[in-house]
Amino acid sequence: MIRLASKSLASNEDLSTVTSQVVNEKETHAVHEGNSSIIQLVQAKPTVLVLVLTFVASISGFMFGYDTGYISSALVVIGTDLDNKVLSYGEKQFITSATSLGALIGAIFAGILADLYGRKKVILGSNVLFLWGAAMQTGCHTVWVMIGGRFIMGFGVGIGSLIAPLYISETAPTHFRGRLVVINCLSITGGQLVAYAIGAGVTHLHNGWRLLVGLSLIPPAVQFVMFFFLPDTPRYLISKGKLEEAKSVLARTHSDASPELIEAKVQEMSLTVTSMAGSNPFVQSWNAIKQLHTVPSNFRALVIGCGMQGIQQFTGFNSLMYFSATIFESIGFKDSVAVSIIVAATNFVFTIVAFFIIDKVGRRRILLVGIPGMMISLIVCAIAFHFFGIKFVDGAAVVNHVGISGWGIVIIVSMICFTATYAFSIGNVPWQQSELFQQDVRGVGTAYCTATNWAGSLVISSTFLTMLQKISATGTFSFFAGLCFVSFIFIWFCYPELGGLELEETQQLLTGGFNIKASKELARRRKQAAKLAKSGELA
Ligand SMILES: O[C@H]1[C@H](O)[C@@H](O)[C@H](O)[C@@H](O)[C@H]1O
Repeated sequence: MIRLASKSLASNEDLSTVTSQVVNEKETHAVHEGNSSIIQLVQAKPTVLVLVLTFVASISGFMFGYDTGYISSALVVIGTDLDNKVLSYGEKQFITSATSLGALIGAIFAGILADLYGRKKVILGSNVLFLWGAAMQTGCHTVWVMIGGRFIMGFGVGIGSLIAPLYISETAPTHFRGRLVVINCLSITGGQLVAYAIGAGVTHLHNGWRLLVGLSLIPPAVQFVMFFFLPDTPRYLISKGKLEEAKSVLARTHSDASPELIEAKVQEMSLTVTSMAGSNPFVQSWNAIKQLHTVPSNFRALVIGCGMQGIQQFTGFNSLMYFSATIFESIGFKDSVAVSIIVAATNFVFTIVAFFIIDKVGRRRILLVGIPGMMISLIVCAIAFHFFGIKFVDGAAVVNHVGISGWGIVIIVSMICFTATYAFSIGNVPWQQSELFQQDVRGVGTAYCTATNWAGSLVISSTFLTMLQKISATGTFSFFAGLCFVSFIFIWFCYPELGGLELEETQQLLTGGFNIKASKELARRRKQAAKLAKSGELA
């Protein structure tokens, strides 16, 4: 029978020995005995149900992308439709950031609610908020109703941004977890691309912005209806003692898994998957928060998770997402909205690249290649801005020549390279955050990380234009390049390779240190075992 990893960690053995031992035992069993073992579950192919669950959950990602993406064009098209006057700069900023603020608050509560009431119910609740917020905006005639609608929609965005990757990673077979979570990221970047494209299309339509916003009613309605018929995750069900339901979901999400194997898996999960102790939801949440800060492995997970989300936002990508049209306009492009679609398209295409490499190459390696790529692109961009000769004054750009110069082209190319290297690395790895936390603190832990993401997004979107004015474009992009350098150091020392590990194993890895070396060794052995198992299957 399977020897459980958690048992082998009862003593204070050196982690690298332990992890190797766990791998050896499981793999030896799997490869040489060739019958039911955990490695079979690790490598199980996604069933049709897993794919359906992933795609339906990823609708949350699409809404995240669409709702953050449509606002830049909507603001241009709104004209005097609200309060019969042109929107002031402050009002525009307020309308834009209301969603980020709502998302920040929504993310904080989503984690706690997900642990208490289940992932499925919280997703259904987020749909109601999406519909409510979108309906308010579509029919509104005043600035304040628009802001209110964006704020309510923001709650839905924040909740969805946390629950979708959590739900996917808890239902996915281990070997495919990374890729399946990237499908949610693809939906985010795809949603942004679609919003940019439709936005460009409705620019000249009367009330076109209402159509743009109104379309966002469709995805949450579809997700609500479909989720009604889908199950909650096995890990959540086990934490609530619903073992039979959990077995049924596991059997339907892992191809060719025998009843004995499912039984063993449920037993293994039951050891680590527990609900937080406490007599009521508030005490339970408080206990989870305490555990997160006082148990060293949980705290390490928190440092990594929040660190990753912070790096994703503070290295400045969203400044391009929100303001690329403004930048391209200032360097001389006439159809700047169309040109900025290139940024959204690059982001989408390189997220597809991530989909293919994340489980094969590993999260750590793609970060260690992607971040230096971003840094070099930003340095080139900063140099190009210096020679281009541009000054941002009071939100407008003063250029000392007419038209696009060679340096203008260098700026665009470097921005595209920055986007590409961002998109296949830090653009999506932080969303693998659920794999860092053990079940009883997963909801609260991922809430911290997601809130860090939205806080970063809020800071960048509300300070970028001011930075251009105060410290120049060269200064701004050099600052982001400097942050890339610091991020590289952080990842080098603190981010272990988590690809191929069972969710329950990550905790053991983070016991006693960040264990970078052990994690790399474990990942290597896992790959080797997978190859062996495959060749055994073929023979
Ligand atoms: O992973 C996503 C993606 O990279 C989006 O393009 C970006 O706008 C979000 O802020 C980020 O969380």
